[in-house]
Amino acid sequence: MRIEHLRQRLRAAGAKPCHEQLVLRSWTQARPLDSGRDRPEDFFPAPVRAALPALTDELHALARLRSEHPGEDGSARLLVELADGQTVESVLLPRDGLCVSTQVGCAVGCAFCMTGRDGLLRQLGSAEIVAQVVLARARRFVKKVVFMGMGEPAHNMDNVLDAIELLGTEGGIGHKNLVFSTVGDHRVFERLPLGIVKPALALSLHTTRADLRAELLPRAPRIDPAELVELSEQYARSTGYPIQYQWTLLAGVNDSDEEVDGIARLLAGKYAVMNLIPYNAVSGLGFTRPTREHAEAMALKLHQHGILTKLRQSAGQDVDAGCGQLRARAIVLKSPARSARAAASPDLRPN
Ligand SMILES: C[S@@+](CC[C@H](N)C(=O)[O-])C[C@H]1O[C@@H](n2cnc3c(N)ncnc32)[C@H](O)[C@@H]1O
Ligand code: SF4
Repeated sequence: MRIEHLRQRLRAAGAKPCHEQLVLRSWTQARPLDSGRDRPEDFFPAPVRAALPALTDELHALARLRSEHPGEDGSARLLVELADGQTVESVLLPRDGLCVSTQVGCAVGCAFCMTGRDGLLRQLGSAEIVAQVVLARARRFVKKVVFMGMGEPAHNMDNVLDAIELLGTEGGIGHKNLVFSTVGDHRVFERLPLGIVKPALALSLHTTRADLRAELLPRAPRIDPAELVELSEQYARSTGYPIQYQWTLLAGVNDSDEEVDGIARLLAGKYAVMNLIPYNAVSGLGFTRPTREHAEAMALKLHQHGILTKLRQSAGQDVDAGCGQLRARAIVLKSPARSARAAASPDLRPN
C-alpha cells in the first residue's frame, strides 16, 4: 500500500485536510487513529470515524511481527511479515534508532550481501515502509530511521521519498535523523535535494577502485568512486549534514594500505565520516572479516591521514543475523529440503 492510497481512502470517506493530517500523525506515532483531540466525535465527520476501525486493521496488517531476536548490544532484529506473507527485516538499534527495509530482496546483488542473493522479489509500498516504523514505535521510542535494511532505496525512489516526507513531517523525526543508504545512483543526487524533507545520506562505497567495485557490486550504476564522492559532497554542503561512507570490511579484499591511501586521497577535506563495518559472515559467500587488530589499525591509519573514521559493528551480530539472514532462515525452515542444508550451515540455523 502507498500513503497516497491511504489519503484517497480518507478523502473518499469525507475527510478534509485537517482530518487526514491528524489520522496520519496518529498512525506514524503509533497512536489510535482518532487520537489527538479530546472529543474525536466532534472533530471527525461521522463517516470518517466509521471508516477508522477497518482502516486500523488494514494498517496493522501491513507489517506484523513474525519474530524478534534481541542482541547483546541492545539492538533487536525483527522479522516482519507483510500483508501478502512476504517477510522483511527491521532492526531496533541502540540509542532509539531503527533500520527499515525498502524492498523484498535487491537487484544490486552485492557479492557479500545475503539480501542480494535472490535478486529483487518486490518493492515495498511507502505505507509498508512507514508501517515498520509504526510497528517499532509500538514497542519502543524511535527518533532516528535509517534506510539500511533489505533493498536499495534508489531502486524504489518514489515510495522511499514519500515515506521520508511523512516521517519527517507528521512522524516528527528530525530530517538529519532520516538516513538514506545507497550504493550511489544519479537519481539519488537529482531527487534528494528537491524534497521537502532532505534526509542525511549514507553512501556504500566499499572500495576506491572502480574495477573492484564493479565486481563487489555487480549491478550498481558504474559511477567512478571519485565522482560518487564529488556528488555526495555537493549534497553534504547543501544540506549541512556530513556524508556517512559505508565500508563493509572484507579481509584481503578492501582492507589494504592501498585502499587506506585511496580513501585518504578521495575524502581529504570532505564533509564526511568513514564507517568501517567488519563483514558479518554469510555462509557460502567466501568472504571473511579482518581481525579486530587489523580493522583497528586501518581505522588508526585513516585518522592519521585526517579522515574522521568510526569502526562499527553491525547491530545484532551475536544473533548471527546480518542483513537478509533472518528472512533466509525463516524461508529455509519452511522448506524441508533446504532445512537439511541449513542444519549444516551455522548462518541458516534457527535460533
Ligand atoms: C543492506 S544495505 C541496504 C542499503 C543499500 N542497499 C546499501 O547498500 O547501502 C546497508 C549496508 O549493509 C551492508 N552489508 C550488507 N551485507 C553485509 C554483511 N554481510 N556484513 C556487513 N555489512 C553488510 C552494506 O554494505 C550496506 O552498506
Ligand atoms: S548491500 Fe545493499 S545494494 Fe547490495 S545487495 Fe545488499 S541491499 Fe542490495
